[in-house]
Amino acid sequence: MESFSVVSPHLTETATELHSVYESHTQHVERVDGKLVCKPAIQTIHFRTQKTVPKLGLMMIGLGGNNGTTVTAQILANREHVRWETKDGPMEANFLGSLLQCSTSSLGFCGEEEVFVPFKSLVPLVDPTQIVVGGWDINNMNLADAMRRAKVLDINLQQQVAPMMRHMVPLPSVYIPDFIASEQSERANNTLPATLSRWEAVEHLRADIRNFKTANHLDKIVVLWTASTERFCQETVGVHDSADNLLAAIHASHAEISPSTLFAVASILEGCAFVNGSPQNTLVPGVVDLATRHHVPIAGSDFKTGQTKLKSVLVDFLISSGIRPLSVVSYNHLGNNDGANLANPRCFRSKEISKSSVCDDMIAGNQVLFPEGKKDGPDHLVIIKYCPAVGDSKRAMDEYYSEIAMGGKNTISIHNVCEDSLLAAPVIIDLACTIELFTRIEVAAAGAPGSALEYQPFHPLMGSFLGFLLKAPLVAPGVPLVNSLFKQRLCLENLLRVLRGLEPNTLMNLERNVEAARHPAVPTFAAIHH
Ligand SMILES: NC(=O)c1ccc[n+]([C@@H]2O[C@H](COP(=O)([O-])OP(=O)(O)OC[C@H]3O[C@@H](n4cnc5c(N)ncnc54)[C@H](O)[C@@H]3O)[C@@H](O)[C@H]2O)c1
Ligand SMILES: O=P([O-])([O-])O[C@@H]1[C@@H](O)[C@H](O)[C@@H](O)[C@H](O)[C@@H]1O
Repeated sequence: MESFSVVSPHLTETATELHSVYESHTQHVERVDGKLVCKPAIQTIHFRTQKTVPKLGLMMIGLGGNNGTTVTAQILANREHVRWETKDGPMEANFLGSLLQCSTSSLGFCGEEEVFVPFKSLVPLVDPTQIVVGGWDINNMNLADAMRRAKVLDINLQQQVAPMMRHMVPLPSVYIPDFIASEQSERANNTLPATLSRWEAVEHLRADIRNFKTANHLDKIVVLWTASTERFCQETVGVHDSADNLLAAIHASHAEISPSTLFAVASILEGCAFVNGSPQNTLVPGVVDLATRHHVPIAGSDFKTGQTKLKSVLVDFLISSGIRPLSVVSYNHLGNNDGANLANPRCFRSKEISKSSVCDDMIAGNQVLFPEGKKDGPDHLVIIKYCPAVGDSKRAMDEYYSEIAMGGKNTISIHNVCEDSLLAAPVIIDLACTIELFTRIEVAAAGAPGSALEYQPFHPLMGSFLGFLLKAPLVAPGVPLVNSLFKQRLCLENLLRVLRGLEPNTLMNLERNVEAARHPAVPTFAAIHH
């Protein structure tokens, strides 16, 4: 597909930076004498984006798991242009399922032709085939054998990438049995000494990060949790509520500081962006406070991959159409180690919370259907069962039962076979590449005429741009949380467009509709049915 340049007064491009200016037009809403009054709110915002793409390392916690091995194999197979025989004929490595790598954005019209460009071409992004992968696991199996254990990828593909993975052995990790299912202890042969204090563990992980960066001549590292789902930690004032209290609690080896929070703290202290791909409450307020202090972006929680991704479309379709969902029942069974871990009630509860929150914004946004908000909302059930027979090929069955016009009912039943790790791997790669971009962006709100611009990084919680990739995105204070999938996609797309000096996509195509109004023409038969 063609490359493009932007010639605009809104964009100044140097060899190393994109400087774009965006005039944000929204409205300010007030209640005056019980009435809503809207007034224009215009703010000029300046963006400064570093164009230089770093040599990026991705250190995954849970490297030896289904997701970790699949991401590693996908990156290597794409880098080496691996092709393999399948029963359906030859297959070649790809990044299908990646928003950045496999979707597009409309630039506008060249005459009558609407021009689309790859999403990834909007701004400079890391090439995922160049990502250097490493990380930790409580199990010491090399990645070639762990990939075989995962039973995710075709064996012919495995045979080609295994030689590139056999030398990769996860680093020993922090293992606190109380936070995950007890059965996981059977894997735990690659753990840091239990005699280490929690602070000594943090320092050990920090050294791991520094060593990985040095050994691979990296410019940056993203640390990403794709290890087993933990139970929620018991958040406590004086322990988890501020950076100083959290650091003090770690020094005191407080029992309610989880392994995932230790990894988040180690990453932030090493200046590395951190992503929580599981549903537990890793990113406690103390972690957010620390990330703010160190200007390090963090993201979470819980990759949005299959059943929940579809739910954030279907519930949006129903509610946006003025149809009232009465019940949303999401059942699935899966047979991988994640499923085994989620059989533990406390770990399942973490997942139930994240999977159950995905309709909240859509319900809150429609008081016509739900005058009392969530209280009026649909019955929402989440059921997950462990069934070894199906392995990573999760079977999701959903029923959407809704009220339609004049007392009618509508039932939508879905049977969705999700190859869980093949859906998660491209999402993980998108999260790594997107949060790396966020480390290169600074923003400034124009002040008084002639005053100097004060550029600063975004708030570390960029979840308002990551809802397409996460089930329960954590957002900066005061920023709305949006789960509706295509609102989230447009939100991220428009951010990247504005960074490049392009206009956000309003989807209205007003100019062309006005032109059509000014010069009404009878469309050709072909045009009607194009
Ligand atoms: N579609 C998806 O696969 C999907 C979607 C959303 C979230 N997730 C979450 O991603 C995580 C990984 O999923 P998976 O299918 O790869 O699971 P998995 O069980 O195959 O892999 C998890 C790995 O983490 C390791 N581990 C456990 N505790 C650890 C610790 N303290 N430090 C380092 N390693 C540790 C385990 O040994 C295992 O190898 C799970 O929490 C799951 O809920 C998965
Ligand atoms: O497909 P999705 O709902 O986004 O996410 C998946 C859940 O459906 C599944 O139950 C769970 O085991 C996986 O870890 C993942 O969370």
